[in-house]
Amino acid sequence: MSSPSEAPVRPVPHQGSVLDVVPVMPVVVLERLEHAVPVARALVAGGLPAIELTLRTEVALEALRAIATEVPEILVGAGTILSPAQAQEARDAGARFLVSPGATPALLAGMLDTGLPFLPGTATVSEVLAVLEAGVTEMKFFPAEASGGAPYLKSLASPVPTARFCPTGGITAASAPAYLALPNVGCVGGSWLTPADVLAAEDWGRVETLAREAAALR
Ligand SMILES: O=C(O)C(=O)C[C@H](O)[C@H](O)COP(=O)(O)O
Repeated sequence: MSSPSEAPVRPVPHQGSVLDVVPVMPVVVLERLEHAVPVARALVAGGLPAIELTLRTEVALEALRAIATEVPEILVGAGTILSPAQAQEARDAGARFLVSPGATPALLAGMLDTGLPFLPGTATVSEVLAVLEAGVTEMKFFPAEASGGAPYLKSLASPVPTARFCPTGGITAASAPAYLALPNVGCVGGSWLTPADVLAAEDWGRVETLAREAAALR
């Protein structure tokens, strides 16, 4: 028998595009479960009602569940989805969208199966075309800075106008505006709003300030 904490959380369907909710998608790595709800509340207070919680730590799924249950006003998604099984687990924990650093055929099928909006990861033109062929027009561009940054995405806008991106990886408050000015960028992803030292110090006021500055970027 499953314990109450293992019961699936019913995700609230998200209407519209995940790319158009916030200019900066906070990418968050949580080491401590008790930080989940205060971080989510600080982001909302700063004007960023969305969070991509990476499934990179032991507490990630439980943290996702806590945010989905206790902070319904934030659009909570799961990042670092590497397998179809993780996509299902994230959905059951209450994720309302999924993000993956890559896009294999199995992963695309697994994310489609959840019925949730998702952003598969791409870094080359052929990967972008393969994702478009699967019927998915919104994707992550990862690792953004290392893969050519804003100039690379700008070069894609004319030949591949149907693809829209959330560039992520190495982006800062200083480099974000160049991406946000592009017609094929909906939002950028970044971990700079929730640095590890700020989380360790439980400085939720700092998270709120960083969120407020990011929310003003567009
Ligand atoms: O975990 C994932 O799914 C990833 O693909 C990696 C993250 O998106 C980046 O680590 C965030 O980028 P930074 O802002 O440079 O920290």
